[in-house]
Amino acid sequence: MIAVAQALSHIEKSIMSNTIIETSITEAHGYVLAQDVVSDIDLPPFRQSAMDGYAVRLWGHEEFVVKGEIQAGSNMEVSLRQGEAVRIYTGARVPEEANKVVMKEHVEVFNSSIKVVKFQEKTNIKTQGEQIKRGERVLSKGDELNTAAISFLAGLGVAKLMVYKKPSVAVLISGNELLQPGDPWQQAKTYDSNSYILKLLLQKVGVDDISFYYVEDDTKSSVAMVGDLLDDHDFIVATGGISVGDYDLMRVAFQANDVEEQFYKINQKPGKPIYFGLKNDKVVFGLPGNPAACFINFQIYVLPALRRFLGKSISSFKKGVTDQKIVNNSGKALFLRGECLNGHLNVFSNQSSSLLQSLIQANALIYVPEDMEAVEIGDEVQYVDIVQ
Ligand SMILES: Nc1nc2c(c(=O)[nH]1)N[C@H]1C(S)=C(S)[C@@H](COP(=O)(O)OP(=O)(O)OC[C@H]3O[C@@H](n4cnc5c(N)ncnc54)[C@H](O)[C@@H]3O)O[C@H]1N2
Ligand code: MOO
Repeated sequence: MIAVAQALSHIEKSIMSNTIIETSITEAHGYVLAQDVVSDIDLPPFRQSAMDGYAVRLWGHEEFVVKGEIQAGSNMEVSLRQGEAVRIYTGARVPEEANKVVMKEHVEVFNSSIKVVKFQEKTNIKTQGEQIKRGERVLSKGDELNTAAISFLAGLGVAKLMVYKKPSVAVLISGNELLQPGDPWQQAKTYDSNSYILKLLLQKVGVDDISFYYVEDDTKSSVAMVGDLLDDHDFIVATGGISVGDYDLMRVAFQANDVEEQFYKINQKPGKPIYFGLKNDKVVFGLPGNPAACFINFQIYVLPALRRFLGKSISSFKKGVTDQKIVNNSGKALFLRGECLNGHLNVFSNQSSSLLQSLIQANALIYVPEDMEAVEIGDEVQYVDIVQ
């Protein structure tokens, strides 16, 4: 049995994002860049009108003869002499000689001329390369491709990107006792909640290749199933069957498939039974079947592992002040469900490891190290934000 801090640092050291793939910008959302991106163009690529109105060359004139119009996207060359204007639209290329776009609201329109009726200071012309210049770095290796990043890159005409591969994840649910929601209730059976925990949290961290497998508590089928999953997936995240009962067969199945055990059991409550193993570059987690323990261990251990694989940074524990006295005479580290509001932590009363309900309102897991026997009201404690 190892300590929480050891387990976390072991995971961090043994997983990295080492597979780089090329992806099209249409598929790139949620990936992390494995390259710096440099702009091939100026943005805007030309002097651009910021308003609908009239491009003019102002030399103390108030009245202008209007020479046609320039729409957005039009490459029409218009040369403006003194006293001339051209009707122009937002986003259109401004003629070279023009030094101002007068908003249409600021002019009076006659048949073929206009009169400026309100003086405006602003030019309403975006200069070439105002946002970014050709050759400048737009984004760096390690940056996450969120919606704004993707749309900015699209605006620069970028079509392909080198990114860190996302893992293909197999979720393995074990237990003869399990029923699926919608199945008629049967005596002594248990509805499967953990596949929902795992599916939704995996999606939340940006994994989209998720497959679900169900296995009975039987050695032969568990060994064969794990063998198949190791062939086809980067991660196996199993739940249930990881404790010490005669029908807890996940560890046996991992061993039989030559997965190298990195640790088994962490000195913590809840979620002590947890397995972490590696087979070459394949990552294997065995999480406890008790739903809250499964949920909490996923947050504390599996999420950082996935973030490492994806090339994302791992968020460290935060610090807050507890509003309750906490007593810990278990000799184990505790992860307590609670709520963090403005840096103040309110620890919930029910902490049972089979109870998911107390996680519904929770946004923080308060960490009490194994050697901390008491935390007084107002003491500083560490916590982890819960991903919901
Ligand atoms: N002799 C000991 N027994 C147990 C120990 C121990 O140290 N010594 N540890 C306990 C702790 S702590 C936990 S946590 C559980 C973990 O058990 P397993 O991971 O082997 O899980 P199961 O036995 O398969 O199931 C436990 C519990 O959770 C329910 N379950 C399982 N899968 C699901 C699912 N997909 N959705 C909802 N609920 C699920 C299952 O029906 C059981 O009630 O071991 C203790 N035992
Ligand atoms: O690891 Mo268990 O979660 O305490 O029931």
